[in-house]
Amino acid sequence: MTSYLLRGVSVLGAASQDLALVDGRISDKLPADAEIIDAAGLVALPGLVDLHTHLREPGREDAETVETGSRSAALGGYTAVFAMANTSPVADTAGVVEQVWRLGREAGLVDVQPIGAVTVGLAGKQLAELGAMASSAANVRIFSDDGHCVADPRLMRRALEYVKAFDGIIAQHAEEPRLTEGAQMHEGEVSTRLGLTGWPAVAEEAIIARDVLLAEHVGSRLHVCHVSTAGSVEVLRQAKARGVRVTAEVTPHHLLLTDELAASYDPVYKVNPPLRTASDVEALRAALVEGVIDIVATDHAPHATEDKECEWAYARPGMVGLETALPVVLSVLGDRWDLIAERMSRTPARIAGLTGHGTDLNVGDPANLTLVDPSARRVVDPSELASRSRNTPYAGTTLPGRIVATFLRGEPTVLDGKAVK
Ligand SMILES: NC(=O)N[C@@H](CC(=O)O)C(=O)O
Ligand SMILES: [Zn+2]
Repeated sequence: MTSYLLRGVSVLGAASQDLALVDGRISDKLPADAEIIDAAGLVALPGLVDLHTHLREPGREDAETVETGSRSAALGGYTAVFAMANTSPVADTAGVVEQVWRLGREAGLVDVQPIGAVTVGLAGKQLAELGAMASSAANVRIFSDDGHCVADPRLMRRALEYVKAFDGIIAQHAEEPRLTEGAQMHEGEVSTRLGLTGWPAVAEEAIIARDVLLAEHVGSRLHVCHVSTAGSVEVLRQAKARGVRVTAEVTPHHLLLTDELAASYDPVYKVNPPLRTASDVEALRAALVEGVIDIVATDHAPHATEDKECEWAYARPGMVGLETALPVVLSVLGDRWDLIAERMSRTPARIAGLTGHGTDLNVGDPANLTLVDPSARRVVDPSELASRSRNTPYAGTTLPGRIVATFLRGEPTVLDGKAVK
């Protein structure tokens, strides 16, 4: 196994140093035959960890596969991603989660950890085989019907109770379906002006409020997917103050984009939950800095061209995000490297119980890390994405930061900004 010497690298923004990667770990020995990488001006971060990725395999390999999604993740600086269960067939059995896990190992670009469905077929009627998925080779600890809300409170309670036995987590896509029927975008001034049916903020906030009470009652762990409104932040703030075991994520796009973009009727801006108002964006940013929102998760949602390049009403919701997440977060938080490492690597790894990722990059830690050039700027070109899908809302946008290299257990998955395999 090749050893690497990262010469002159800045670990999390600290003064430059040499960092040796030997036998898959960070080492204080400098082997004579190490391959030297000039890392002057580059910042090393622990490899990013994404708790919300849609890889589309099995079922929609035309939009993404475990391999193409893994490559997209590595190019974005990720070393671990959690694959959502809304595949076809749904990842609601040990068989399917093991298949996804095995495909991830075969691709070997990031650690792919399957998320299991909460209910059979995501139908919200009957609990899936949570225990079988937990005790499978995929070792599932996070369960989600993402794309759908577990709307039935009794079922949500049972799911929280069930996973408590093995300290599992229910990750909720918080959307009261009766309040979002026919919804096309955020409900507010812009939707009124455009004449599109609105998705009101309260549809998210009501479910989060209910679920934190259920999680508190059961004493179990709740994770809230893609928080998008200022009101949700307040519900989470109160729950956390009471000691409820709840964590929450925000996507890069909800930290940057607003519902005004829907005025273009370009379906690339259609996403669930929808882009909200500027004051929501402001509240989400503040909550992320403060820690009321624990992490950034991409909600990377690749879609085939025919599902996106059509009329707004017929387009599928979702945006690709793995390759632009860190640049977007850099544009929002600036070079607060420790905060970025906390929100995009350490805390997601801690929430998921994922060892070896999200470390402080100390001697002896597994060499899961990414090198970023903070001074570079890049114009996003959809045709250059490694994802099999092109639905990025940042086409033509200049974003700061370039991911130069990513290492998974000491092996490069990305070098010179290019995927190694
Ligand atoms: N976010 C989206 O707009 N779409 C996701 C589902 C989801 O995360 O809700 C998808 O699977 O396409
Ligand atoms: Zn969702």
